[in-house]
Amino acid sequence: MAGEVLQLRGVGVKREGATLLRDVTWTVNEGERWVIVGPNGAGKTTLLQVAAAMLHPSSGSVEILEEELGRTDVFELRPRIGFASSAVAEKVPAGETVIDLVLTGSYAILGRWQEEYDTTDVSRAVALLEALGCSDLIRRSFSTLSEGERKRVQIARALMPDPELLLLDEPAAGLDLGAREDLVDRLGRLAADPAAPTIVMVTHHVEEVPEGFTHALLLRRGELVAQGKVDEVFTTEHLTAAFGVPLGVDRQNGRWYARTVR
Ligand SMILES: Nc1ncnc2c1ncn2[C@@H]1O[C@H](COP(=O)(O)OP(=O)(O)OP(=O)(O)O)[C@@H](O)[C@H]1O
Repeated sequence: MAGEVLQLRGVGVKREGATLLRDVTWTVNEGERWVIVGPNGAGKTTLLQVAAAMLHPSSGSVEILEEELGRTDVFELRPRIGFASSAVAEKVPAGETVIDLVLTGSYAILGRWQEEYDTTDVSRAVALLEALGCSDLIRRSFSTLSEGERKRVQIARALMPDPELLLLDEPAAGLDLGAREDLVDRLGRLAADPAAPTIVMVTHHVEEVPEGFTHALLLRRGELVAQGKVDEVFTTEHLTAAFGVPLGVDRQNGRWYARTVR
């Protein structure tokens, strides 16, 4: 597949009288690595849910992997998308083992029932867990894992169906500094892999943007502040507008840093 992986035109989302997104027009092309950044309540998760075919917009049009939302079977579309978010993690059935959680990612379902998995599936799940440094967790119950371990297992699960689009909602949230740096490093390696899917990641912090991410979209109060190449978007002007505080921004060795300036 070549070309556009996501195409949103004039997308708005309203819930219970509140406007969560307003007039978002956004294109993601194959192979790009995007980060969505903005303050609390900006609409980042809402936008990612639209991109994951989990939420239908109130207005505008959405094409995901060349399928138009509203005219396609989302149950066929969702396994083509890897989606890791705390909203998914919260729904993991009690007692679900790590290996089963990753295997069920093949079908974008939660809770193993009567699906058949062959040895190729199991080998792939084990290889993904190994690549994310989780090989010792395979037989553990997901609910007993630390936050950092959960985040890495969720990414392995999201990669399980060999998705064309990988969506990560705040993958580093709640991690200590060492675990964050480990995860950012792994995501940087994934971003550098030409065989990896197109990636869109949500974060509050420019410090969590891995090396190799190519594009950024800034949101504030449901509206676009800026979008485009990451070094054109992460400017003092744009970040200050997005977060509503005067921010200085710096880049060192491919990573970004922001702080308030007075
Ligand atoms: N069902 C709903 N009804 C009304 N408002 C909602 C509903 N769901 C979400 N919101 C509001 O929409 C806004 C955007 O929420 P969203 O979770 O997309 O933001 P976010 O940028 O991901 O925030 P955070 O960084 O805090 O996770 C928030 O102000 C939230 O309170």
